[in-house]
Amino acid sequence: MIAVDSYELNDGNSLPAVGFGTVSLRGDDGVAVMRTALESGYRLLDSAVNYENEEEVGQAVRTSGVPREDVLITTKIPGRHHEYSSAVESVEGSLRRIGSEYLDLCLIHWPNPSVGRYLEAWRALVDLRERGLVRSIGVSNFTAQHLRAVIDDTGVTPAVNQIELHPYFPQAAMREVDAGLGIQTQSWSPLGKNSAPFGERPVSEAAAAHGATPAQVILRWQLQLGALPIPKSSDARRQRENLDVFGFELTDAEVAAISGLARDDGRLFGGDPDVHEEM
Ligand SMILES: NC(=O)C1=CN([C@@H]2O[C@H](COP(=O)(O)OP(=O)(O)OC[C@H]3O[C@@H](n4cnc5c(N)ncnc54)[C@H](OP(=O)(O)O)[C@@H]3O)[C@@H](O)[C@H]2O)C=CC1
Ligand SMILES: O=C(O)C(=O)[C@@H](O)[C@H](O)C(=O)CO
Repeated sequence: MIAVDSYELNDGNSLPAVGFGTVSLRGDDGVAVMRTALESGYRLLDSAVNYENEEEVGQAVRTSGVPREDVLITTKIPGRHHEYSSAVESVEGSLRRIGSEYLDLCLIHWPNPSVGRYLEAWRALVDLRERGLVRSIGVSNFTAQHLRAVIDDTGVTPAVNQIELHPYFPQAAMREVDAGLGIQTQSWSPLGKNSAPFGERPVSEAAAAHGATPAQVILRWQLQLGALPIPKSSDARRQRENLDVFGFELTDAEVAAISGLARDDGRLFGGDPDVHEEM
């Protein structure tokens, strides 16, 4: 089994360097895929209320043979539950569906500025952490302005900001904002989902130089940027490949060349958190 590095958060808890994305993994097949991920060595499963697979996450952990306390489970509060009591109920519902007494990490999924109630969801998360129902609290798809608003309102800094981050969209400015505030950046769609830049020259050249696959190079690049990726794969071999990224190091020039693949229109589906809404 592959041993995965871990990173300390601003609340003293830790996150594995590479987690496992679970979007679209549902039903018995979804449970089986998550279980192979746990057998391969993943110790972080990234779910969300909107993925409609929290039962499957709980079942995968319970049937994996890995003790619950050795696995971290992330879920996310959707936009329709930002009102304070609705956010509390959302987390309580997640706990029931997962079948756990606590969440390791809970994020506000999107800021949904048109709803204008993400501050209430954040206050709820602060209180849920006090009650011991959530160990670490964070946000997803937050910009500098959203981060400042929640910190100014509560004095509590999110532990994590999970944002879109891949070679076509390396998020240099947001990484700097997160780092400046002591927030750990986590990368969603770290491989670029269905538009993986595996054939791009900086990626293929680094892969050849290090005897690695293009996916491993991209995930290693993420780590060297200080961002923690959560790749998803339904295939056991690719799951192991994506976890096996601790045996080589990219040069500064290789990191810079991959970052140079950034495009102005690099977002996967136009998910600009200032305007994109997900309920
Ligand atoms: N907070 C947010 O708003 C968001 C969070 N997320 C989270 O991020 C996770 C990861 O993002 P996701 O969108 O799934 O995309 P990824 O960037 O993880 O890419 C997944 C795709 O890449 C393929 N793939 C995986 N590994 C390899 C490999 N080694 N070689 C070749 N192809 C590979 C997979 O195919 P196959 O399965 O066949 O291997 C799948 O088609 C999600 O599952 C979810 O948990 C995602 C979007 C938004
Ligand atoms: O997967 C997630 O966490 C999402 O937020 C997705 O809904 C993502 O935004 C997407 O795939 C939209 O097409």
